[in-house]
Formats: sequence, structure tokens, C-alpha cells
Amino acid sequence: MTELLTSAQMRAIEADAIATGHVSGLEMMEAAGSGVVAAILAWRDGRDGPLSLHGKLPRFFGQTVETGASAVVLCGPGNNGGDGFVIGRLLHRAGWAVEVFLLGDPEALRGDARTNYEHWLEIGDVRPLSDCTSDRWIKQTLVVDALFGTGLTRHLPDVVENVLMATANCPRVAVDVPSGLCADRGVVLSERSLPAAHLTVTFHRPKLGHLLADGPTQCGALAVADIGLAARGIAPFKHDQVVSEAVPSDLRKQQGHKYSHGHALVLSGGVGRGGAARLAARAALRVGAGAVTIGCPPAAMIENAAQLNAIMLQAVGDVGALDAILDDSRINALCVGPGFGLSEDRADKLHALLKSGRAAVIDADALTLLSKDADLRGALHGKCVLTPHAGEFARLFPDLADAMDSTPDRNKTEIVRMAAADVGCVVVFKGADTVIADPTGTCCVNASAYHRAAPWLATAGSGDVLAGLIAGLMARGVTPWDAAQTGAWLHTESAVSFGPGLIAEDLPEELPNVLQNIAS
Ligand SMILES: NC(=O)C1=CN([C@@H]2O[C@H](COP(=O)(O)OP(=O)(O)OC[C@H]3O[C@@H](n4cnc5c(N)ncnc54)[C@H](O)[C@@H]3O)[C@@H](O)[C@H]2O)[C@@H](O)CC1
Ligand SMILES: [K+]
Repeated sequence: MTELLTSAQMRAIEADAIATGHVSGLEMMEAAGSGVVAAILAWRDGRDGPLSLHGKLPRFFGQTVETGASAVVLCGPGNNGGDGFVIGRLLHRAGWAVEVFLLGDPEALRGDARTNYEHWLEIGDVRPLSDCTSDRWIKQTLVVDALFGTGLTRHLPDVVENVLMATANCPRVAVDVPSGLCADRGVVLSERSLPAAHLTVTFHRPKLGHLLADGPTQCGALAVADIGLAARGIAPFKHDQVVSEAVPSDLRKQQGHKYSHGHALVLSGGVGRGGAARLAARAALRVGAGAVTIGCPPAAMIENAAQLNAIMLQAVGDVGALDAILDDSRINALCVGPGFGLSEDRADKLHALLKSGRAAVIDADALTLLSKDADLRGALHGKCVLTPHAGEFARLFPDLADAMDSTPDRNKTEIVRMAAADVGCVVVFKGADTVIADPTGTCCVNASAYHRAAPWLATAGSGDVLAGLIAGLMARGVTPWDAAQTGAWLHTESAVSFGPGLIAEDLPEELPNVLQNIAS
């Protein structure tokens, strides 16, 4: 499990390591610079570097050893700039021609950044960033972006934006965070569309901003370098302060008959609206629920019967009929929302499902019903999992959605934690950066990014499959939290494994390959 840190947490870890004498700031800065240079050399030489790399790097297209390697290092006024001076020195030692530019007054440099600035002055000079004009970049020199890291607090100055725009055609390495990207929220603090880095090398742990929102696009590929803190992990943070990357539960099946693996009931909409529920039901069955039943209005029985084999079918006329089905105590997980409809009788049925107290995935139309009806919302309980996309989230939690868009220090993970605490159950806020939280503050991110990027997952019916996966896992007895996290993880893995051209029907069919890979 990898933890994702905020800037403040990274600063606290560094300060604690320094205060306890574990490592000095100067040693960390040297290790940071050396980690970046190791990654640059590996990229240039087309070999696997010493750092594990997330995502794909393009072939290095700058100058080579044979043609003479050159780099321009852009340094900022803080410790990110300090890393830049180390990188300049180490690249120079490796035989590169290096030019260094600095934003701001050299006299204002402090601490370890100042020490490394002075070391660099023994090698070469430092010119003002404003001297960087665009005609310098036609040589395809490697650009090292050490302007701002985790200390970025406001929009970029014009001079920085101009230089970043002028580097658009150059191979570019970002130190810790691409300058302009907020390390906590993954949003770009600039009105302009800044060119992305090809490679970002961060330190100790990825930051939230590397995975959220625009982070993956801006970072290019991501590498993580140790700076002497590996043994210190992420202490001293409590579980409700730490965000992890999503990981799957152990999905091996024990021996048993079908009902010992649970029975999921998926509610479907009326005639011509059953596809979404069928997708969810198929995913629930593929992920290992022992039995799956679709409950549909009587008029939709023929349509569904014509499409289903292993999935069972029951007519659900009114709420009384639903209650009768729910009398079967073997039904232990519910999925409601995909193609469900919004009429009044649907709200009554949703109420009956919630009243049964069973594990339940609430998706799509069921979320819209919830957002309109306080009684329904009040019937949510700890075994529910809500799976809103951005629009549904904004309808359910309008104040939180506003705060995420307008409050600089609120990121998606904090917002989803607050939503989960509000409704008292697990919330899965879907997107390329899916964030999952439970009411106790446990939180993880399942990012379809870097080596797990699957843009083809944005396809009709993909959300229905996710709802079915989570319901199927809960039928198997997996807790709502683990089912949400594992379902999201499997959803991405199936999409990555299938590749481009994917449609929602392919996701459940790809699942056996994914399950067999994680079991081996
Ligand atoms: N001991 C440490 O703290 C270590 C820090 N490291 C590096 O240090 C970085 C963090 O250093 P800092 O906290 O100094 O932060 P930064 O170097 O990211 O930037 C902070 C400086 O930029 C100014 N600033 C922020 N936003 C601005 C804007 N939009 N326009 C103009 N000025 C702006 C701040 O006032 C401050 O002077 C990390 O990203 C990492 O690269 C590494 O060297 C590892 C060790
Ligand atoms: K940077």
C-alpha cells in the first residue's frame, strides 16, 4: 500500500527527520538532486532507471552523449530551486553543458538552497530567469523545472509562465512537482495551458496532486526517489489523516455451495431500460457472487428473459412484491440505480431496500432519488455504498462540491471524507481519480493514471459495471469499504487489461484474466 501525502505532511515528515537527527536537510537535498539525475540519465540512455517508474516515458529526444548533452536548470526561490542547483552540479559532473537561471534575488536564498547555490557558483554562473528567451530552446536542450515544488501557494508569475511556454518543445523533467501544479489538489494554478513535463521525479512518497485532477497529465511519467526517509514511513499521522492508493482484497474463494458465496439482487428499470442492470448483474456474477437475481417490473420480464442465462429473474410489481423477495434471507447484497427510473414507486422501492438493512450499492437514478428526498437519505445505513459521478455528487452534496471548486485548501479526498461522514456510509466519488472514503475517515484514491491509465473507460455503462462489481463483492461477504476499494481497482485493471476499443460489456468478460493474474 502506498500512502499519498499532502505538502504539509511531507514538510512535517522532513522536519521530524531533521529534528530527531535522522538526516539533515542538506543530505535530503543532495539525495533529491541525485535521484533526479539518476532518472534523467536512465531516460536519456533508454534503460530502466534505479527508480520505479509509473507510466510511460517517450524516447529521449534531446541531445545525446554523442552529440553533446546540455541542460538548462530553472531554479526557484525556495528549496525546489535548491534541488535544482544540486542537479546542475551533478549533471555538470556527468559531462553535461549546464546553464542555470534563477527566479528572484540570489541574496534572498536561504538555508540549504543558499548552500547549494554557492556550490554551483564554483562551477558556473547564475542568470536571471527573465534572460531566458525563447530562441534558446530550439536546441532541444533538456529543461529541468526546479522553480516551485510543494511550496507553491499562488498563481505563477508571468515570467515563469512565459519560460514554461517557451520550453514546450523540449524534453522536460519536473523536480518534485511540475511548477504551477498544486501538490495537494492536482489543479494548475495558471490561466494558461502550461506544457506538461515528460518526467516528474518526486521524493519519498507521491503527493495527492500527482494523482488527482490534472496531476497525471501534467507530470508525464512519475518516479519516486528515496531521500533517506524510507525507514521512517509516514509516521506520525493517524488513519483519518492519511490517504492511500487503492489495493484489492484477497479474492480467493473458499470451497462451498453457491449460496455460501452470497446472492445479489439487482433492481432493473422498465421495458427497454434493462441494459444497465444487466451489465451490473453480469459484473456481480463474474466477480464471484454465488447467485445474482435481477428484479424487474412484470412488463420487462420477457425482454430480460431473452437476454439472461446464469442470472436469475424475478418480477417485482409493487413494494409488496419486493418485500416478499427480500424475505429470502439468502439475498445479502443489493444494487439499485442503473436504469432504475425516477418515478414515485421507484422511491418507495428504494426505501424498502434501505429498510431491509442489507449491504447495498446506491448508484445512478437511486442517487438522484436520494438527493430529492430527505427521508430516503435518512434511511441510509452503514452497509450502503454510494457511487456518484461528479454531477451526482454535486446534487447530493452541493456545499461540498462548491467548496472543492472554490476553496484552495480543500482537495477531493477531504471533500469525500466529509461526504461519507455526513451520510454515514462509504462514498465512491468516481472519475479518472476515483476517491473512496468511509465515515471514520479512511480514504483511498484509485487513479486510472500512469501505467493504469485507461481513458477508454469513459464509455456508456462503465459505471453500471462498477456498481455491480461492488455489489457482487459485498454478496461474497467483503465489507463495504473493501468492496468499494477492490471494485474500483478491478474496474480499472479490467479496462487496462482489455485496452482501447473497450465497451462496457467487455469489462466483466475481462475480469477472469485479472482475477487469475492476481491469484497467481
Ligand atoms: N528539507 C526539505 O524541506 C526538502 C525539500 N525538498 C524540496 O523542497 C521543495 C519545497 O521547498 P519550499 O518549501 O521551499 O517550497 P518551493 O521551493 O516549492 O517554493 C517556495 C518559495 O516560493 C515562493 N512562492 C510560492 N508560490 C509562489 C508564486 N506563485 N510566485 C512566486 N513565489 C512563490 C514562496 O514564498 C517560497 O519562497 C520540495 O518540493 C522539494 O523539491 C527536497 O530538497 C528534499 C528536502
Ligand atoms: K518543480
